[in-house]
Formats: sequence, structure tokens, C-alpha cells
Amino acid sequence: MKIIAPVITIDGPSGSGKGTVAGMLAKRLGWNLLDSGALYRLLAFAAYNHGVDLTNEELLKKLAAHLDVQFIAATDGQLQRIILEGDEVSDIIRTESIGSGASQVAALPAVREALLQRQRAFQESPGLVADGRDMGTVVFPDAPLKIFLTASAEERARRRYLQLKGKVDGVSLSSLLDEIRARDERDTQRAVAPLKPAADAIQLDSTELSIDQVLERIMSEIAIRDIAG
Ligand SMILES: Nc1ncnc2c1ncn2[C@@H]1O[C@H](COP(=O)(O)OP(=O)(O)O)[C@@H](O)[C@H]1O
Ligand SMILES: Nc1ccn([C@H]2C[C@H](O)[C@@H](COP(=O)(O)OP(=O)(O)O)O2)c(=O)n1
Repeated sequence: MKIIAPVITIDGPSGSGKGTVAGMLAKRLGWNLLDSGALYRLLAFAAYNHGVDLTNEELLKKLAAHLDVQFIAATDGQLQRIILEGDEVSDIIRTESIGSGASQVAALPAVREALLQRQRAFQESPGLVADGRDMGTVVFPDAPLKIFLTASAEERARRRYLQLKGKVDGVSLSSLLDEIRARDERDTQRAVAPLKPAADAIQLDSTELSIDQVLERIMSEIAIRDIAG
């Protein structure tokens, strides 16, 4: 009999800390990691490279089904690496313009459908930590622990600003706040798999919490449920 690996889902808006916490949790538990937003970012990036319009659902669906991607897991000395069509794109897909493109292609039902099995394939032993927008609602509805991580838009913009300042030219706090609000609006209002907490998700507001405090809150929920052995 195939043993089904447990999944912990972390959903929430941009800048709430999902990626950071998911990565730390996966490392602490020794579990696999799915950064589902990276798939939408990779698709938007590939579309730009291949001259595919971000509204062309048919072509984007084909591109999504054939994305040539490799995720190379993080090691002690090195962050996770993402390779698209042979080129390392780990940093370039993190810009806010690719984030905005990702949010546009993610609103197309055929694109979401084309990426569904690819995401579910990450559910391997001994377990999976998956972060995104619809991990708990659509992709892994049976996950034994679902976290919905939020923070105020102002705090999320401030975090992004600190993260990008010095690395990217011309970042401003006010334009980041506008971009975060626009992405929140698109991600929560779309018809298919909108950003919303699963009915059985634990909601955690990280506005006033440190990364370690968020991690400890999640570890205590894991202990209560006894899901990590
Ligand atoms: N609780 C927190 N307090 C302060 N900074 C945080 C917190 N959580 C995350 N950050 C920082 O905010 C930035 C965005 O976090 P990230 O994990 O990329 O968010 P998301 O994946 O939800 O978009 C990173 O620089 C991260 O270090
Ligand atoms: N499971 C997911 C993950 C991301 N998306 C879309 C919506 C998001 O605005 C973009 C980018 O997601 P990503 O998680 O990389 O973005 P942030 O790190 O939160 O800024 O992709 C989605 O629709 N469903």
C-alpha cells in the first residue's frame, strides 16, 4: 500500500512571510518544499521570453504543460535553485513585474488546470510543505494542517521594501504598496481558486510577529496534531 505523505499548506497574500516560513519549516522537518508561486512566475517569465501575450489562454496552457523546469533543493550552504530551459532564473523571477505577470496568468482557468498535477507530484515521503494561494483550498484539500498567513498591506510593503532595497534600482515604498494592493485585489477577486482561507485553516496575522514567532506558532499546531512523527 502506498503511504500518503502528509502536507502542511501555507497560503496568504504577497509579503505575509509564506515563502520564508515554508522554507524554514521544510528544513526543520526534513520535508519537501513546494513554492507554487514560482510555477506561475516561471510561466509569466517564459511567456515574456517566447513573446506569448499574458491573455492568450490557449498558448499559455500549452506553455504551462511543457514548462522545462528543474527545482534544485536547498542545501546547508546554498539556497534553492530554479532552472528554466537550462538557465538559472532563481533571482530574475522574483521581481515585482514578474509577480504581477504571474498574478495575471494565474487568473486563467486552463493555466491552473495545466499546473495542478505538477504541484500534486511534490507530495512525496516523508512530507510536504506547500505555499501559495490555493494550497489548502484546491491543490491539497485533505492536508492535516492548513495555515492562512496574513499581515497588513503596509507591513507587507515595508518587508518587500527592506528585501529589495539595495538589490533592485528605483524601488519605492509607495509603489510597492500600490503593487501589493493591486495583486491582492486580482488574486482575491478571480473566479477560479481565489485567495481565501480554507474553512479549516488556522489564520495567523504576522503583522506584529517575528519570523521565529510565526514558526513556533506553526510548530505548536504540528505538535497538537502529531503529524510530523
Ligand atoms: N514575520 C516577519 N517579520 C518581519 N519580516 C518578515 C516576516 N516574515 C517574512 N519577513 C520578511 O518579509 C519578506 C517577504 O517574505 P516572503 O517570505 O517572501 O513573503 P511571501 O512568500 O508571503 O511573499 C522577506 O524579506 C522576509 O524575510
Ligand atoms: N498557488 C498559487 C501561487 C501563486 N499564485 C499567483 C498569484 C500571485 O500573485 C503570483 C505570485 O505568487 P508568489 O507566491 O510567488 O508571490 P509572493 O511571493 O507572495 O509575492 O502567482 C496563484 O495564483 N496560486
